[in-house]
This record gives sequence, structure tokens and C-alpha cells, in this order.
Amino acid sequence: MKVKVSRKATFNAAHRLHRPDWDDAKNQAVFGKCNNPRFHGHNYDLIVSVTGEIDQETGFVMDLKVLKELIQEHVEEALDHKNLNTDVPEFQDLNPTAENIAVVIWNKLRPLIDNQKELEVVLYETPRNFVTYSG
Ligand SMILES: Nc1nc2c(c(=O)[nH]1)N=C([C@H](O)[C@H](O)COP(=O)(O)OP(=O)(O)OP(=O)(O)O)CN2
Ligand SMILES: [Zn+2]
Repeated sequence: MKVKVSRKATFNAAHRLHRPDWDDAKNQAVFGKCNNPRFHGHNYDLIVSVTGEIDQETGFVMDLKVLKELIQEHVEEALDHKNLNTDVPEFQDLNPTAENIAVVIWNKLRPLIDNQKELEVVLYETPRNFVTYSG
């Protein structure tokens, strides 16, 4: 019997969607207001879920306090109040779209969670735009 447990977190970050190999007109046409050269911010909501068997001794799939601390240390410290394009190494050559941010977060957390358990990341860039990645 598998159960999914989830932890919600938030972080604020600035970004710009831009490809240096495209001219300004194409960047503007594809990325619109998110191509603003002076950057802009989002309040990201993150839901990290772990699915697995319930441990018979603890009753936990995973201790949610431990999951909270992993997210704080490895996601919030890396991304909160950062300019994703200029401050975060993973986005030096990677457009910080919601999709790419979700994959970066999943890759940070995956090695830290029991590999018998499934990991899913849901990232809300706006209250109505969200992406899901589970490897
Ligand atoms: N597939 C993707 N599409 C878009 C992304 C993305 O990361 N992946 N990002 C953006 C923008 O960065 C940003 O999300 C703005 O999108 P938009 O829908 O214009 O959102 P609003 O600011 O109008 O806020 P809503 O609350 O969503 O209306 C665009 N596309
Ligand atoms: Zn944006």
C-alpha cells in the first residue's frame, strides 16, 4: 500500500526568459513580458511529494520534518530572494522557465530521498500557472 505525503514551501525569485542566440524581436515574441531586460519576480509555490510504503514502526512514509528541512536547506537557500539568471549556477546556461526550475529542484532533492520512494515536484509560478515533474 503506497501513500503520498507532501510538503508545501514558497520562495520569491527574479528571472528573465531570454535566449542570447535569438534577436530581441524573437525573444519578445516568444517570451513576452517575461523577457523584460530588467528582470521581474514571481512568488513561487512549491509542493514536494514523496510516495512510498508506510513504515510499520513510525507510521511515516517519510518524516515531514525531515522533508521540510531538506527543502529549506537545498531549495529555499539556493533560490529564495535570488535572481535566477545571475545568482544561481544551474541557470547560467538554462532558461529559468517553470519547467526548468521544477527539474532543477527535483534533481537537487532526488539524491537526498530514499530511492525506494517516488519524488514529485509541483511548482506554481503564478496562482494559475503550474508544472509537475516526477523524473
Ligand atoms: N510553458 C511555460 N509558459 C510560460 C512560462 C513558463 O515558465 N513555462 N512562463 C511565463 C511567464 O514567466 C509568467 O509565468 C507569466 O505568465 P502569464 O500567464 O502571463 O501570467 P500572469 O503574470 O498574467 O499571471 P496569471 O496569474 O497566470 O494570470 C509565461 N509562459
Ligand atoms: Zn516570469
